[in-house]
Amino acid sequence: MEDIFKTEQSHLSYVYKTLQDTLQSINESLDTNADTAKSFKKKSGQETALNFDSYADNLDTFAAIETMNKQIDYFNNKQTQLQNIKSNITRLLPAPYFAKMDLKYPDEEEISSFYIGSAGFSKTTENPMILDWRSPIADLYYNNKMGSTTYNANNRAINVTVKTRRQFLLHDDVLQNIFDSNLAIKDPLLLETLQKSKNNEMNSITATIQKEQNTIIRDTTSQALLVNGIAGSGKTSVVLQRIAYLLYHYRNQIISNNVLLLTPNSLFTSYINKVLPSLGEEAPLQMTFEQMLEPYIDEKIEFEDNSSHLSYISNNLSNLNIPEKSFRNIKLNGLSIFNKSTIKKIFDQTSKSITIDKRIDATTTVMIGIIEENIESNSRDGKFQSQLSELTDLQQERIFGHNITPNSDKTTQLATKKMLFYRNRKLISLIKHKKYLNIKSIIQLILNTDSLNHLDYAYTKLRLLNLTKKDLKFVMIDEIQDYSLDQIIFMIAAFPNVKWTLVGDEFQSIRESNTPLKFDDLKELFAQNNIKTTQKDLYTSYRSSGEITKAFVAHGSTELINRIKIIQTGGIKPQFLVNSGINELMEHLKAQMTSLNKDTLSAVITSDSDLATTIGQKFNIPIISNSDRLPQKGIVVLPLILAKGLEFDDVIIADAGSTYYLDKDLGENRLYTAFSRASRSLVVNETIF
Ligand SMILES: Nc1ncnc2c1ncn2[C@@H]1O[C@H](COP(=O)(O)OP(=O)(O)OP(=O)(O)O)[C@@H](O)[C@H]1O
Repeated sequence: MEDIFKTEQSHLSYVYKTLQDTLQSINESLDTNADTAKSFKKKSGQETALNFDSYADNLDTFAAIETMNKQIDYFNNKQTQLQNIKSNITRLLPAPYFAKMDLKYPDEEEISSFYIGSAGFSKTTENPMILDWRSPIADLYYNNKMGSTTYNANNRAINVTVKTRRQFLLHDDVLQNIFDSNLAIKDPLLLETLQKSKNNEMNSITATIQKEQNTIIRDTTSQALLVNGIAGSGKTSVVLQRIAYLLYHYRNQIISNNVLLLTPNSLFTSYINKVLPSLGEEAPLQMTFEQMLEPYIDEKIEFEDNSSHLSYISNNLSNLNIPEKSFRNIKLNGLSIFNKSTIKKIFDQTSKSITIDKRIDATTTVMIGIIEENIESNSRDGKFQSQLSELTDLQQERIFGHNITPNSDKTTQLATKKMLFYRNRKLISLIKHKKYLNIKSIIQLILNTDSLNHLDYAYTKLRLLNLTKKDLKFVMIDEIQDYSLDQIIFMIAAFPNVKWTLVGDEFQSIRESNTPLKFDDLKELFAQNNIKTTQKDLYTSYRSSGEITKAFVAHGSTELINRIKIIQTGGIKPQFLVNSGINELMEHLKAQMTSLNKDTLSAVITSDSDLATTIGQKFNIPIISNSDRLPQKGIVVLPLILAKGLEFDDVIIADAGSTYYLDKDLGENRLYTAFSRASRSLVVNETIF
């Protein structure tokens, strides 16, 4: 083993030195390339005199500009490539790799060794020095297999024998420890990682992804992947690693903007914000469901907080006969251009055999056609042509971008047409945006009620105006249990081309809702929409110590107790205290907080924000709200609804005896969720108010 350590240390020193040297030469190349590009631009700017005197001069000038642009593109591309390598090396230097696989291929005599890191690095193309964790070979490492096995590369199964699976604990160029899988039963690297203090931002789990998590991360076949995992089983981590994996795997097909990640609130978004950049990937589109809904909502309309009826609306939309009163008059400068009855007539003439959104599209096309015909005929009319000659310089500039001098009938007519299009631009835009539809009235008609729910409105608008997001390819939803079936119906309609990753935990359903989401109903809904769901369950508790895991699982189900696997066995037993009122609670809290480690981040979790404010003000500790970021260390106080999804070494539950936690339907879920925020220590105050 000593020899192995020495050999590995010298390999690490060599790799580290190579990374450092390459970084230095890349920095030099970046400077040189930037200087060369700068002087090239200056020189060619002077040499490429713009000469448009004749047709031949035009061609010469365009050719010169083209060559110049190509050369500038070349410099830019080179700069980007160098920057990418630089950023990979910068990420690798603190820990160049975390694992090694010795593989024996059937047709090769020698054993091939591959080192796996958080990014790829090669000095030469044929011989990678470090393999990216997302590369096909790395799959073998995560699958934790020894001996004869296969991995997939370019849709081909490749046979190999895994001779060694080695993990490294290292820092910069210093090798601290080596673990060989054929020797160790547990995953020591995982234990080391989990025992580190939690902080205010989530970290990536690249080096210690577990087999069942790896399957989820690398899934490229499921249409909808539903992950049902206990608290702290790595659902959020897996989603983020999966995004990085998909961006790598489909790097020639998708970019980060083709991926949408829905998060529960802004505090949570800031908590996970560092993970993807630390994996060298741009963050995807990230927002809450309500933020996603904003473009579909009209600010001027007042909504009520009643329940939504998407299935009912959906069933009624297909053969909806829009009545005259659900159209709006279209006016320009107070003048009615299309009144409701005209629009209704146009709509009625569209084919009843096509879908409602297509009928509305057809109505729009006819209306725009009428305006265009009108403009065409007016553009030949002397009255309008003479208006053209009366345009001031400023007006001409606005309409045409420059002053005009039409010198033939044709050019006068074309310019008049352009002027008329300009004058009608608002009208055309109103029609193109289908402002002639009174969506509110349509919903009220379908539901036969005056009160309006914002999701009903957004959905009807989405369907009638066909506002789907076709460029989205992957949608990831964290905390899926907090969504209603109607919200999912909305998203299925809004994102027709996506693959879904839905992660959640039914036991963490803590919001008051008439329609709590059951995963079976969710699967059923996807099936009704011809989307096949694959379910994966995660039963391993990574975040919390054994003692804390047992405490929170007790509020889950008895079936769960038998299924879970605990990684950090043992730990400090949770403390339960009964306080006989707010004064005693405050006294106890004071003592409990004094004993907390001030160098890490700890939390006091309350049932609501009023109690959080009282505690925060009394002890002068930060009261966390939705738009805040967590501080790096110290004690914070926040309501459970915001603490959801977050984690802390030490947690104090302020009022586990309150009605919030005693709720008949949701109480147990709330205790499960609150307890599972803690990784190291948990104090539960069962205050009686
Ligand atoms: N394979 C792993 N290696 C190292 N750490 C891990 C691994 N899996 C999970 N963890 C850690 O466990 C903790 C919980 O992970 P995460 O927050 O992703 O779980 P979760 O299932 O989303 O939790 P919850 O449902 O309670 O919000 C995090 O600190 C994460 O870094």
